[in-house]
Amino acid sequence: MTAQISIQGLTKTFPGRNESAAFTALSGISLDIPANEFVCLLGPSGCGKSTLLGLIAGHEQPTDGAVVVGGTRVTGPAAQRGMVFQQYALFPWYTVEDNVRLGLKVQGLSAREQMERTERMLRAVHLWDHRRKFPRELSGGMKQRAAIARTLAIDPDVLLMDEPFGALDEQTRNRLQDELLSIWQGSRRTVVFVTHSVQEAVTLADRVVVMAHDKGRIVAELPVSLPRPRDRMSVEFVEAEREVSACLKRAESSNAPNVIA
Ligand SMILES: Nc1ncnc2c1ncn2[C@@H]1O[C@H](COP(=O)(O)OP(=O)(O)OP(=O)(O)O)[C@@H](O)[C@H]1O
Repeated sequence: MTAQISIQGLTKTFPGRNESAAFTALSGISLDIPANEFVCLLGPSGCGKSTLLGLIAGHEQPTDGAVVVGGTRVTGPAAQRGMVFQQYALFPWYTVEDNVRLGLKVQGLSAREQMERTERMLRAVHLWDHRRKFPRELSGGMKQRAAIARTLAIDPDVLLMDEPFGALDEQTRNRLQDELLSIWQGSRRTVVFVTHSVQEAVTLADRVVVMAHDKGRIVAELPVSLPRPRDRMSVEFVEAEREVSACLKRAESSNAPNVIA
């Protein structure tokens, strides 16, 4: 199968104040992600997960190599690639409903389509009854659900999520993971999801890609074949967590060997 996202020998060097201060966050990274796959990027802090996501989004330009999405080289942001950040990025002066509808308006949808799609997405994330509230009146979990609804409403082919549940308490986080999965199972998109949490990766992913500090080197690609919904307490789940944790530990040590599963 041809990959929907093809990351080809990707290198990203951030310029410093002078040449010796330049910093290479990613060097020669390659990864193929087929359509409809749910991939989690896992790795120690600072290994380059957000940098890789920003390059797929087109927010950053590679120093070398390329990101190809749907056969086209990424040269900048596009509605086809929707991003959800850890911080909710909602417009504070708009209601929940208007935050979702704004993106659809920008896309040129008719008023009727804007209303229908906004309602469908807000119902999917259980915020329809809160649609007239402003972001300051919402809990952290509700704000993140609104941000997800806003991105999903645009109907992107690729959903890029940078630790979207990182700031939430465990219970809210588990609930939102389940909600995200049920939306994803209803209308599959390709998802690239950055997380620090082994449990989150095993809950969500078809495949966990483990990156190391060493210029974002990919040390493991671990398929998670547990059936969904996944029981976080089951023996099989705990076994998968153990396997992913062991890889992450290897990634945290600088001389990690390549263990591509
Ligand atoms: N704009 C920038 N200029 C210079 N260096 C940067 C820039 N953005 C990121 N970096 C550096 O690149 C490296 C990778 O950062 P990145 O944010 O991608 O890591 P991460 O794996 O997402 O980390 P975390 O898990 O802590 O969010 C870090 O050392 C960071 O300091």
